[in-house]
Amino acid sequence: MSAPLARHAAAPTAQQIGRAATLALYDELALSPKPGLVTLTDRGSHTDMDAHTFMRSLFALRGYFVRIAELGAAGAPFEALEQAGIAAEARMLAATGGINTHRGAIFMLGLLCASAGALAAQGERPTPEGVRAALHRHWGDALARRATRASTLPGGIAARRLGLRGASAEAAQGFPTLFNTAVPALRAATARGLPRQAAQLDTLFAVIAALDDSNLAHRGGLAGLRFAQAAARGFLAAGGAAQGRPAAEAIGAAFVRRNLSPGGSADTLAAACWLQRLG
Ligand SMILES: CC(C)(COP(=O)(O)OP(=O)(O)OC[C@H]1O[C@@H](n2cnc3c(N)ncnc32)[C@H](O[C@H]2O[C@H](COP(=O)(O)OP(=O)(O)OP(=O)(O)O)[C@@H](O)[C@H]2O)[C@@H]1O)[C@@H](O)C(=O)NCCC(=O)NCCS
Ligand SMILES: Nc1ncnc2[nH]cnc12
Repeated sequence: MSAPLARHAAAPTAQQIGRAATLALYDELALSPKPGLVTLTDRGSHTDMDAHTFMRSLFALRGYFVRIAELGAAGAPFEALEQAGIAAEARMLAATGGINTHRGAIFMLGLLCASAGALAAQGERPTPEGVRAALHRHWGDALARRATRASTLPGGIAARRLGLRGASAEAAQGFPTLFNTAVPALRAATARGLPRQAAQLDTLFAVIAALDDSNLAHRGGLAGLRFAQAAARGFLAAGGAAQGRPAAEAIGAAFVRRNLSPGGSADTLAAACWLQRLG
């Protein structure tokens, strides 16, 4: 599952856009070590899920990412994307026995696949700049309206209470942490010649340092979020992935002691991997 897609000279099909999303979510799952998060061999801060749970979820979601790229290509209104996302969430929960593995990814990567589908329908390739502009052009107003609704999820509630930018607010602002932090970090690490997983790890830490991750806020309060962000900044300042596994593993152990899991950051890394695969 780890080979990058061949570079497409022409705009990708909905099938290729959706398949890249599934592969990017697998990239994120396979990255190891990864603080507090589930990997192929480690449950991080989670007692209710492991790699098998994530693989079942991924399998259940394959068709969704293709479908939402098709909806984007057809110029569907936001309500149609939302219905597809809600149905995908139900399939994820049925596949995992009620465990939330990919709710954030269904939302974020779903919107990004729809944007790439809209671009592809115009014969355009999904560059980060193009995807960002398409998202804003087609669904920006609806996302801004949607972000004013009160969340019923623990992360969204914590984000609102603490005045943070949770998933809905991040989307309404056009995913600034993805486009301003994750994409440049992954590009720079790749250009420096870092091996693929080392580049992804530095990108994940750059995202943790910058994102108001509502999972961290829900599990650890504001103190937990700030602890994770400071640890990520310290990891990068000390040389990042080039320090070797033990430095990342030590931060992982500190996250597990505090029950911290940066699920929103993991989704943002997956979105950057998806853009890289389609690039
Ligand atoms: C729009 C919704 C996604 C809800 O929005 P809301 O603003 O209420 O959401 P949040 O709670 O802030 O975040 C929802 C998930 O998004 C990820 N996330 C967190 N922070 C951010 C952020 N700042 N920016 C972007 N994304 C973020 C995160 O998902 C990941 O973590 C989950 C696993 O973590 P875990 O710790 O296990 O979480 P819990 O379930 O809370 O359990 P415990 O901690 O108690 O064990 C996993 O989902 C990852 O993906 C947040 O969880 C939305 O729900 C919605 O309306 N969906 C339907 C519509 C839709 O999908 N449409 C798509 C096309 S429009
Ligand atoms: N690998 C992972 N572990 C735990 N929560 C996540 N949310 C998204 N990816 C995750």
